[in-house]
Amino acid sequence: MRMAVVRMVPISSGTRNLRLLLCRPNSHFADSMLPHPGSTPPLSRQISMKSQSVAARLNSSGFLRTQGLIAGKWTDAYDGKTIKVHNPATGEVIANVPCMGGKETNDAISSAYDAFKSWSKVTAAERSKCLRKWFDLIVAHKEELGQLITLEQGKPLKEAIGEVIYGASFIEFAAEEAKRVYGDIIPSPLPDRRLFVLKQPVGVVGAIAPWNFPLAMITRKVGPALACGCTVVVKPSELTPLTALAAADLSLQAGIPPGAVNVVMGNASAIGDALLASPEVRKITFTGSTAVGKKLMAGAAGTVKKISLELGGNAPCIIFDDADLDVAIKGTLATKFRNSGQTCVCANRIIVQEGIYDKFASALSNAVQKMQVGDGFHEGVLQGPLINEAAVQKVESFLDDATSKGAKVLLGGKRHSLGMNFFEPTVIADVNSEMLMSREEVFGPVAPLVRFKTEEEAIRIANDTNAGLAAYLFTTNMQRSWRVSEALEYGIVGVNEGLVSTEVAPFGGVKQSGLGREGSKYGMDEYLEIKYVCLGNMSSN
Ligand SMILES: NC(=O)c1ccc[n+]([C@@H]2O[C@H](COP(=O)([O-])OP(=O)(O)OC[C@H]3O[C@@H](n4cnc5c(N)ncnc54)[C@H](O)[C@@H]3O)[C@@H](O)[C@H]2O)c1
Ligand SMILES: O=CCCC(=O)O
Repeated sequence: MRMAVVRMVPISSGTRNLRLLLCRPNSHFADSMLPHPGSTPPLSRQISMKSQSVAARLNSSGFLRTQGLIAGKWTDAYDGKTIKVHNPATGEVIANVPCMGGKETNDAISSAYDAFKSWSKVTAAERSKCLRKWFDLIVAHKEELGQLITLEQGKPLKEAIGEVIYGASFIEFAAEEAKRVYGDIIPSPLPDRRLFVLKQPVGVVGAIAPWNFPLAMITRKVGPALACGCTVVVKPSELTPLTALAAADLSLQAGIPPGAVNVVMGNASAIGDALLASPEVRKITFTGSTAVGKKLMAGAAGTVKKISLELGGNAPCIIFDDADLDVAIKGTLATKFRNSGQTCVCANRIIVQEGIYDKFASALSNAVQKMQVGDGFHEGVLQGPLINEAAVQKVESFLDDATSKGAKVLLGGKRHSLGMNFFEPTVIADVNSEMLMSREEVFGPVAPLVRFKTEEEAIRIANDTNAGLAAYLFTTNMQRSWRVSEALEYGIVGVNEGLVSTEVAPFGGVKQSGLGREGSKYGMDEYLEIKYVCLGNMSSN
């Protein structure tokens, strides 16, 4: 069985074929990525050479941007310091990007603040057109952006291009919603007054993003922020800044004015502190770990900023005895192994009813065994590397903890023979709530199976966590679908479906998985303030 490639949104039929960027080769492009002349190398070297030649092509076509963006100008760190961006599949350095801090961030904030004065006054129709152009450019360059994602994040190329389309969809949706930021007229309780509600952009937004979706987690913030009239200072993850920089370049080409989108990266806490301290930043939108989210929430209190947090999950995936086995296996594979298990909505605990447990465990192991692991540029690969050595060590330690407490590895369970950050897709049985992998996100290709007897027990196990992002259930019983969906303490529930993310639906969690929603019409509200205007001295006739 092949895992579904994540491709949530069809490519717009209106996509225009826009010219390839032809910019000067980049000075910060790492020389080690250039293909070396010589005779035919061994297979492992060929895989590496494939990445190298992709990087070289991206560099010569101007997609490998390696400077920050402040006020529309490509900028180095003021002290010249850089950090390395690695390819997680090969360990090679792809590029050196600026190691920016507080000073660069303050300049980016000032530039966003200046740009806000004009961008917030641009008509919604005009903002919509710019966003639509940005969407078109991203889709037109889905191959290059997908290649960048595979290079710096590791996911298989097809899945990476799927992320580009998914990421672009948030901009397209925001372009459409820009025209529908309606206010209200409230019937007045007094005859000489008229009451109005206006929705206005919140101001400068600090948008901090993780490495697991280098494009989509940024466009999901920047699209609606710009649509509402806000301007942004984006901080991508230092592990994956290249996709963000290329997308920001396309935003300039789309006519989004200089200063409306700024990108800084480097010293995360210095950048975060500058964003939090600035009274000009009126909103922080963050996707990442719960630990960092809590710090930002506390820091935002100093200047009472609006804040949205998309934090970690611990998704239960409940398989009832009455589930359609094929549907349950397909859905579980899709939610568990997307991005090699590195998504916040990946199933973290697969809770299986005792009547179907053995059959499910064996069918899942058979399916997982067929998934090809390797460099994301290699045809047929469905599982790329984990992001870095720390991620591999985390998965190993969770497995050690589980097996020392009685869990049994049915498949995989160790580093992959490919080395680097590759890990074998793993199925592990007899997992219980005492084990680390039940309490925290594994964030890797490990499917832990937990056994249960009754519906009440399944709900209790599923809700026994501080997280509340996504949950899944597989059943053919309609009443049970509703009953259990209502009982699950989660922001998102997939019933007989493992891939639930789309730009048209609200994405977000409850409990310690966060605050606010992204995507959909609800995601727009995060970037708007409500103003009540009371018009007095009106005629009562
Ligand atoms: N709920 C969601 O929508 C969602 C989506 C994707 C990822 N995630 C979560 O993100 C985590 C994985 O991503 P990660 O490892 O990049 O998370 P992370 O919290 O380590 O980093 C996220 C971002 O925050 C930055 N950061 C770190 N410390 C900071 C500080 N003191 N001030 C300001 N910024 C700081 C990082 O540089 C990065 O850009 C997982 O827990 C995953 O579940 C959640
Ligand atoms: O990792 C979290 C985001 C994944 C998604 O948007 O489906």
